[in-house]
Amino acid sequence: MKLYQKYFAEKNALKLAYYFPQLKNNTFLRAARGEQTEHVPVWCMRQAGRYLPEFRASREGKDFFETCRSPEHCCELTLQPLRRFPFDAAIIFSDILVVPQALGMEVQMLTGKGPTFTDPLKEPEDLQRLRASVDVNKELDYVFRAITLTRHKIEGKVPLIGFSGAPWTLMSYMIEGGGSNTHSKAKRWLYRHPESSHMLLRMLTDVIVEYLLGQVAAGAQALQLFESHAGILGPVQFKEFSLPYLRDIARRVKDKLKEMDQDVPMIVFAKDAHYALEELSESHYEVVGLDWTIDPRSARKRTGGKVSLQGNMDPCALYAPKERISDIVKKMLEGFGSRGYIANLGHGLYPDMDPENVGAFVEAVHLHSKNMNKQV
Ligand SMILES: Cc1c2[nH]c(c1CCC(=O)O)Cc1[nH]c(c(CCC(=O)O)c1C)Cc1[nH]c(c(CCC(=O)O)c1C)Cc1[nH]c(c(C)c1CCC(=O)O)C2
Repeated sequence: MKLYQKYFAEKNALKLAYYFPQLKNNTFLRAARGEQTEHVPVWCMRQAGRYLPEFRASREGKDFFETCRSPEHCCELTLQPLRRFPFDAAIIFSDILVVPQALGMEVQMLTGKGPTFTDPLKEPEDLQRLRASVDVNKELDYVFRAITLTRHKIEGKVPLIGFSGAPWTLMSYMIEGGGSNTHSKAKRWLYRHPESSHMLLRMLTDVIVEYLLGQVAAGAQALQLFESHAGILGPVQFKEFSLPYLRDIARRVKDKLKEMDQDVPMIVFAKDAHYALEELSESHYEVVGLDWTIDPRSARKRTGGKVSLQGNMDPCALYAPKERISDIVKKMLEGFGSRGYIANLGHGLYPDMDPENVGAFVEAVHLHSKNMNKQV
């Protein structure tokens, strides 16, 4: 057991605080808790990614999941965007599909095709192929080591976010075997095999809870759940197959962290689940992440101050000239207000985006939010 994990297990909050370098910029954590900050904190989904030439150079010729298994590489890729831009948070370089791998499935990242499962789940009997009990500390130890290393190397500059895919999104990958427009194979399970679907979602939930707690024990200072395939579900199926598991994860992680005297904000990002905004704001998450299809003012109204909000500029707005990006950011900030708000994109950065425009986005968030704060 590593020193930090020992202190964590002993619930020794005082020693825990001294183990890692002291945090210098806590605007992201304060905004997550709904506090007023001097500027609105900002980070980008997929900020460690192919739009950066140094990322492409580091990844060149290396297998994607091999890279995920190397703590040194993950640490380097996580830190790269921070060397260029004054982001207020870092997200650990990894992938949501490490969880299906921990359950015993084989996944490869194929160039031009994306994630590809060798042998996807086809029928409920295939659930027997999955590990009935997963030793998360063994199977996902490489992620924990990457987090601990990065938390040291980041030198307290900004907080480090850990993450997991949410159960439905992982289930859909495990059945589709890769990307899909219709998700019809996975949705077929929901209509045809609801009990087996719930069984799989419960298995995933149990592993995700352990995985997130392990990430905090390794040094993660916030956690984000990615329900990237929420939009393919309608409100009825979301309520049955996604929301209860999202709630269960937050409640179980929080109960455990409370025992440890740990306060780690949790973010839920359910892409295209505009129909469930009210429910998501009552799901035990401090922050609800939004895609760009939701109007900031209406999101504030519908969540009624119960949560902080994160998002939601259309990533494609980064193709606009810099002055236009600045105007778009200003309007977005006016819509959300500067309190209890974390600026981000409504989804991840694309590989062909210009790093300079990412820099313009970050700068505009800081500049306009500081000006807004001066006026009140
Ligand atoms: C659905 C999903 C995946 N992975 C993830 C999601 C949820 C977020 C979302 O909705 O996009 C989450 C993820 N994937 C990655 C991160 C790292 C942190 C960060 O955001 O910077 C995070 C948080 C790295 C990655 N994960 C991946 C890349 C690009 C491939 C590479 O680096 O070689 C990165 C930087 C690969 C990946 N991994 C996945 C896909 C669909 C792809 C794209 C495949 C392609 O475009 O070729 C599965």
